[in-house]
Amino acid sequence: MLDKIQQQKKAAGEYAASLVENGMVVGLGTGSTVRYFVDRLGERVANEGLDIVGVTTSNRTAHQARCLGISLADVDAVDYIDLTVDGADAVDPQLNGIKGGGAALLYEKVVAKNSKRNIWIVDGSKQHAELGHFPLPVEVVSYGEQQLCRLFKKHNLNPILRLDEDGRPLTTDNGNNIIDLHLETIPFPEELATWLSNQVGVVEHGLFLNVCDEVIVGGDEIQVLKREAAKN
Ligand SMILES: O=C[C@H](O)[C@H](O)[C@H](O)COP(=O)(O)O
Repeated sequence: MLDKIQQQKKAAGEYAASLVENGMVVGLGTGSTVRYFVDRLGERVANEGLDIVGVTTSNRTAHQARCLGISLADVDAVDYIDLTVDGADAVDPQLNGIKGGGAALLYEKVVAKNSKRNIWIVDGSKQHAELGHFPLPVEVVSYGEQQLCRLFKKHNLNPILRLDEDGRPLTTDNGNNIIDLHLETIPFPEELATWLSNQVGVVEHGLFLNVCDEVIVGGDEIQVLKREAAKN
């Protein structure tokens, strides 16, 4: 029996899977919500002969998709991605968000930037009036990461190097590490994003601004929030 949050994740994932059409190149995000989406896509491939090519954002998702018989292509082997479905850790009313709770932010951003349409699937707990509530992941090269931590501390960004279950610095699929910034709020996300991108040793950050076109919030009734509507 799934708890309420899992039910919402499943509902959002399955709804998003119903939007995928024959012939599409589909970006497959990462995380516990996307897992439901990919499961349902796998069912559609097996039962309906849905003909799609997936572009994955992590080794975990690639493994799941392969096990389900979903054909995959490298991001560089396709002209573009028709639709990417991904999760999010926090979403604000303008459909900006924080991603990378599962350490997949770099490949997720590459796939999102090469997608015609980006949909995020979330449970209700991910919606916030402002970003910052969820720690902001920053992917960094390991060489000099303590120097970056000191710099972030100096700027009151409350950095904590993310550790794996063995207490060692967590390594991303790309061989980097993650520093989480524990911020109460992010009043100026654009400025923070630009500042972070300008720091030597930062590979990517988890602020996804003006990326998402639609958010699907799972629940007894599915809510679909669209960027155009959010702008007005
Ligand atoms: O790095 C991980 C991704 O950004 C996930 O999409 C995000 O953390 C949401 O994951 P979940 O659906 O498990 O809450």
